[in-house]
This record gives sequence, C-alpha cells and structure tokens, in this order.
Amino acid sequence: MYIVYLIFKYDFKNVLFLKNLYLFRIIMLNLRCYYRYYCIILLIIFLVLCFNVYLVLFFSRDETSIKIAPTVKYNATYLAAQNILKSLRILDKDFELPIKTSQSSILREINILLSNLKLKINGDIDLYSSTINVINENGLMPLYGSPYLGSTINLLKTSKIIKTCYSIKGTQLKLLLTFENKQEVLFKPKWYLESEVIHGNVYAGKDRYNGEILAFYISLILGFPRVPIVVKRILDSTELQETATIGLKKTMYINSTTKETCIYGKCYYCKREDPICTKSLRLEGAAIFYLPSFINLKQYLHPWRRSYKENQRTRWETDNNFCDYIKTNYDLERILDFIDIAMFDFIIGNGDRHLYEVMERFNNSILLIDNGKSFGNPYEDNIDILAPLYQCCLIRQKTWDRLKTLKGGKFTEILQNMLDVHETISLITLPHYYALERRMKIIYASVVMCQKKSNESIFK
Ligand SMILES: Nc1ncnc2c1ncn2[C@@H]1O[C@H](COP(=O)(O)OP(=O)(O)OP(=O)(O)O)[C@@H](O)[C@H]1O
Ligand SMILES: [Mn+2]
Repeated sequence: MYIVYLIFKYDFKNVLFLKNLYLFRIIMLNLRCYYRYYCIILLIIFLVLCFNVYLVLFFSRDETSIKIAPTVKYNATYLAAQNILKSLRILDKDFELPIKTSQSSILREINILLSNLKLKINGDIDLYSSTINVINENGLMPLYGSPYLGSTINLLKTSKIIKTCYSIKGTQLKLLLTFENKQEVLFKPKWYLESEVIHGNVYAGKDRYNGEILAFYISLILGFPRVPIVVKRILDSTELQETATIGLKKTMYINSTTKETCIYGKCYYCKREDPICTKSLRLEGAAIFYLPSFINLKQYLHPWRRSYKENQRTRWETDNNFCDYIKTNYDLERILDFIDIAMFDFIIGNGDRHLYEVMERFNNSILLIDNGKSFGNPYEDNIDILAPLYQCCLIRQKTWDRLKTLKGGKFTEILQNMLDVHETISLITLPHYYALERRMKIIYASVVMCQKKSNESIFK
C-alpha cells in the first residue's frame, strides 16, 4: 500500500528504493501519465486479490487440510463425511479451550495415572502377578492405573530374555520372548522410521511398532484400559543368537557384508527375501505383555470390517441403515464398545480392526489387541473408521465426558507427559501430534452432528 501511495505522489525516487524492482521501474517511467492510473488500479485489484487468497489460506489452514481417503467417495459414508466436515467448520470455539485440572475429576484421575506410571515398587513383589491380578471386566487395569504400572513397564524393558522363538499367531512377523520367570511378551519389530509416511489404502504396509506403544498410552488417556502393556525394547544380536530356538534359527542368518543378524520368521506374510535385520547390531521393536491363558481370549469378526478387496464393498460401506441390522444382532453394550473402539481407531489411524477380541473369563469384555496398523499417515483422516459412531449415532456418556475433558490441547499434552516417563518423544513426530488433535475435533464434530439430527438423546 505504501508503494501505491508513493506512485500516486509521483515520488518515484522513494518507490524505487526497492532496487530489485528494475522491471517495474522501467515500465513505470515509460508509461504515459494516463496509463499510470490504469496500472495503479490493476495493482490495487491484484493486491486485494492476494490479500483474499491469504485470508482464505490462513483461516482454513487446519480443517481444510484434512484429506479424506479416496475410497470414501464411492460409498455410503461419503455424505456422512461431508456432513461431519460441515459440522467441523461451525464447531463451537469452546471445543478449543482447555479445562483446568482443578475443575475436572477426570483430569485429577489422569494425574494419579501419571504418578503410577513412575517407578514406585522396588521390593521383591511379583510384578507380573500383580499386573494380572488387577484384570477384571472393566479392563486390564483401573482407569488411574495401578501402583505396579511403572515398575512393570521398567521390568518389561529390562528383564533378561531366556528364549526367543517366532510366534505363529496372526499373519505378520512376530517374536515370542520368554523371561526368566516364564512371563512371555510378543515382540513386533520396527520396520519403518517413525517419520515415514505410509501411503496407499488404510491398512497398507506392515505393523508400526511405535503405533503399538502409542496406542497403549492413548487407550489409557481415553479411558479404555484395554490394551496390554506395551514398551519399546531393544534386542541386541548376541542376545538374539544366544536365545533363539532351533526353529527360529532356521529362519535367521547373518548378512555377510553388513554382519547384521536377519530374521524372516514363519508366518503368512513371512518371506526369506523380506527379513527384518538388526541395525548396528540392535533390533528395536514393541514388546507386548502376553496375557495369561486363563482369561480365555476369543476372537470374533468385527461387523464393520473391510472387504480387503479393492473393488468389493461390504454392507456397512453401502447401506446407510447398517446400524439397524447391528441393533438386531448385538446388545447395546457391545454396540457402545464398537463405537468406543471406532473413536480410538480413528484417532490412532487404524483402519484394520477386522477382528475384535474378548476375555471370556471376564464376562466377554472387549480388548484392544493388535494396534499395529496405526500412525501410518498423519496427513490423511479416514473418516469411515468412525462409521459405527455416525451410523448408530450413540456414544457412552462417560466416553463423551472424557473426550470433552481432553479438549484444547490437553490430550496431546498428557500424552507427551506420559511418554516422557518411560519412552522418548522420538516415538511420535509433530505431524502425528497435530493429527491427534485434529481427529479429536472431527469426533466432537461428529457427535455434535449426531446430536442435531437425533430426536432422542444419543448419550448412553
Ligand atoms: N498381548 C497378547 N496377549 C495374548 N494374546 C495375544 C496378545 N497379542 C496378540 N495375541 C494373540 O495373537 C493374535 C495375533 O496377534 P496380532 O493380531 O497382533 O497379529 P497380526 O499379525 O497383526 O494378526 P492379523 O494378521 O490378524 O492382523 C491375536 O489375535 C491374539 O489372539
Ligand atoms: Mn494385524
């Protein structure tokens, strides 16, 4: 605007203090007086347009940066996704304001959880039995954790391994480690850097070890203590060589040029030409507390599972009234479980919940096992993971109360504080932090949308 003002004043000396505007200077000096006015008007129009474009980009930088997965466009969830985004654009600004800890019993409870994450028990108490003893139908531990939590996490990171074999469960490469006291852990190796973006469909790629660890902490924050304890663990190649069973050794070799130990294991997707190898003689991964057999884990097909075939749609993808069918086949509590899980999966970006697992021993209460297909792409939000929520338009009151408590950045602030205790911040990159907050807002918008369109209360 200052330049325009100077031109009006014919004060070219001052205008041309911008030495690099040579072209502009030549044009202006060669223009006749009446052309100058056209030029000035055009310049003003141009500046106003630039300012408008800047305003649009500035105000839409958060929400419109959401990329909806292309598959959504061809199915019944397309309309729902559009409505959710519409609801997001007019979401009450109150959802951006954090709540003070002193004003919320949920935040105070999370503070107790945080303190329980720290090391507390140093005596010779059997931490693994203590971890098992707190399991009941409300989950794998109380919402505030257990006083043994921090010490158990520490033990899982440091216990001496006496046996390493491959696990035949599931379809991806996994190791089963046994500690001296016979406690077992599942080990999912690190295939990708934390910063790697997984492209393709929502279930593309291999398991993300960091996704398993982050899912454990996020489940605690969201009030679903249903993920077995997961820690980052580093195995060294000597340890691997010394503890490997004969069976595992048959699928292991040392790369003659790099001297790194490579393992290809035995599983549906395991291939000799696609092994996992140590890096600088270390193998990083997620160590998952193996649940005792007495809980009687049972697997069922998830009703909102995908077809896993490019051109084949499942019923929930094409039928807007799919929830009516669900309501006749599942009781309300189970439907509310599916909705809790959908929100959890949407937040972590897991679109691969093809099975759900329950503890038969504890009233068939649901667990959140296998969260490895999460944290793949922080730039894409797969709104169709939320289908159970927006197709049924129901949510547990206590889940909604907790989600609202985590607004205004509290969610990722708590996550960061939790990771600081036993893990490093390097487990999660900044774009993923932004994705977590953005997806939380999409959930608020979905619930608000449901509230507006339902005649009865959606809170159960
Ligand atoms: N912590 C655990 N405690 C007990 N059993 C477990 C645990 N984690 C996994 N399992 C069992 O192992 C099975 C396979 O684990 P997981 O689903 O993580 O592997 P996966 O290779 O990703 O399988 P899929 O190909 O089905 O996705 C589970 O379905 C469950 O029955
Ligand atoms: Mn899996």
